[in-house]
Amino acid sequence: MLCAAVLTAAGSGTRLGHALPKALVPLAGTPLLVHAARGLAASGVVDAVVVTAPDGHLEEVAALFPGGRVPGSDVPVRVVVGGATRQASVAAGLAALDDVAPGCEAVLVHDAARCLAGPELVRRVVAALEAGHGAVVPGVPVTDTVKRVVDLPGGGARVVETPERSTLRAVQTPQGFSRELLERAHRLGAERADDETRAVSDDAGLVESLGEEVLLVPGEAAALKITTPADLELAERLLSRS
Ligand SMILES: Nc1ccn([C@@H]2O[C@H](COP(=O)(O)OP(=O)(O)OP(=O)(O)O)[C@@H](O)[C@H]2O)c(=O)n1
Ligand SMILES: C[C@](O)(CO)[C@H](O)COP(=O)(O)O
Repeated sequence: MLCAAVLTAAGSGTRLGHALPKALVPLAGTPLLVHAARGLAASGVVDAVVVTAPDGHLEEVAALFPGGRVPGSDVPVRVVVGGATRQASVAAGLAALDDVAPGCEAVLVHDAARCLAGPELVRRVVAALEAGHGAVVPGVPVTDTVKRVVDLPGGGARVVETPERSTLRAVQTPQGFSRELLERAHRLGAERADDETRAVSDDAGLVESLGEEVLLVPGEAAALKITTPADLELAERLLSRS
């Protein structure tokens, strides 16, 4: 089964507050995006990668992949400009799949922000696709008690519900899909893609809205998302221990 990955890297990283777009921020001297691409390539089950670059940074991002390959591998890379939301960026990546992996049947969607996701996690997701599942997300149990709330007009919020914690999972990337299903989900959800208030925060959400089944497989602590400076410090520590 030919499998390509869309690696989202077009975000600005507002919450990280760095001068560079988040995917270009160095972790132990190497941009987050390159760590993430290496993790995909090291799995041995990803045949090609499409990277979504921040607008205005196309050439800078392409230069991170000399010869159009993930460094240290033969995996080809195509770089495209991302969109205004993550959903729009993934759609832009999907539109370029045939440039680098014509006829691929399976697609992973991965965040450069989850730069330390390991090869075993990638293989676990792809194995579930090979076993016939159309949509696969990795997830980890939630340790906090989570409340559903509604905002109050004067500020603050009112608790509406406490979902049973054992039924909750915090989901990660890479998420895996049959290409046909993911492209259909993005086509049908396209009118939300450019509106940050309506765009979905993950691709499985679009597939769920079609009423299709999404399989959950175990995630891993290393696949944390770099969102704030504290996450970056944690990732530095994790990397120095590995
Ligand atoms: N328009 C966008 C927004 C996000 N992303 C990517 O989606 C992933 C998850 O997004 P997030 O962690 O929220 O990144 P940012 O949007 O950059 O962060 P912030 O919300 O703090 O600005 C990241 O790899 C990011 O580069 C993208 O490709 N295109
Ligand atoms: C796709 C994702 O990483 C799964 O947890 C997450 O939803 C991305 O969300 P963000 O708001 O774009 O960081």
